[in-house]
Amino acid sequence: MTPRTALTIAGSDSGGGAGIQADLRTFFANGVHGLVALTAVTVQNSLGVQGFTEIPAEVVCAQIKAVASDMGVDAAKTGMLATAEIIRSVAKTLDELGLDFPLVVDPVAASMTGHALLREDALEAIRTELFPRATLITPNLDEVRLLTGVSVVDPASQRTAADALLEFGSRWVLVKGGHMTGTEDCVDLLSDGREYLELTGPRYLTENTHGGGDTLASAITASLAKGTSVPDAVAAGKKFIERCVAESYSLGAGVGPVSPFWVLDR
Ligand SMILES: Nc1ncnc2c1ncn2[C@@H]1O[C@H](COP(=O)(O)OP(=O)(O)OP(=O)(O)O)[C@@H](O)[C@H]1O
Ligand SMILES: Cc1ncc(COP(=O)(O)O)c(N)n1
Repeated sequence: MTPRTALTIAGSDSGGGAGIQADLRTFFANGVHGLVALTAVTVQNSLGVQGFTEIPAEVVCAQIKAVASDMGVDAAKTGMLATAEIIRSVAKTLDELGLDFPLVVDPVAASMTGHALLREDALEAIRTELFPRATLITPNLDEVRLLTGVSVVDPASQRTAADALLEFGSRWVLVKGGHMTGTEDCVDLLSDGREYLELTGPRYLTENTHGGGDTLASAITASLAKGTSVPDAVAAGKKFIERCVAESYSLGAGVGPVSPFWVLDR
């Protein structure tokens, strides 16, 4: 049977733990066919990002149009978008396609090792060009602070942040709590401004969480591609990433990746 399709518009991680590599292995693990529009080639390993080169915006958009016109897109996600020009072109292309599929926007600004993955001013372009077109946005706490000025330290400020982010025009927001300190659990907050759903899971004691944000967003995208509602897709994505963090492994001298290999034993 032909599986559903999910498109990732994102950068390559030479270390294989984040970016399109994380997206494709997550799509595979969740039973959807992965399509790719590559935005940038990063030079990175477990110790960090040494640099990146972006793909010309017209080539990014040509990839999107090529797969959408021939294979069809059931859901899409954006990750590292590199430049404001790529972001504006992707938004225009999505409009030209009619954007009749769910879109998850992960506003990736930097790697977890602190290296910028966006040129200057590009986060602002994600906010203005992509958030209003998004079904769901999935910022981490650093991105929340850059976008809204809100420092999330507890459930009340997580809710304040969700409300501020929804003002930018996405239908849903997931404020990820992986980097919240002083909490025993990992709590992500999902909201559409009416419902506030706390997704609580255990916090595993591991340093190896490279690719965690990408893996969560692409697991959600895979569920959306299958027609699942946003709350159910996010709940399934949270369960998926939890297990991937629990089974993460060391690779290299720095931060190892989260792992979807456990699905092979199911
Ligand atoms: N130690 C952990 N144990 C369990 N779940 C975790 C842990 N760290 C993060 N998570 C979960 O992983 C997902 C990603 O959250 P996080 O806030 O770390 O995003 P991120 O910063 O974009 O990810 P990364 O930069 O690690 O790729 C969330 O669902 C979060 O709750
Ligand atoms: C190509 C690419 N995309 C995204 C990330 C973010 O992942 P992380 O925050 O785990 O470093 C990354 N490091 N590289």
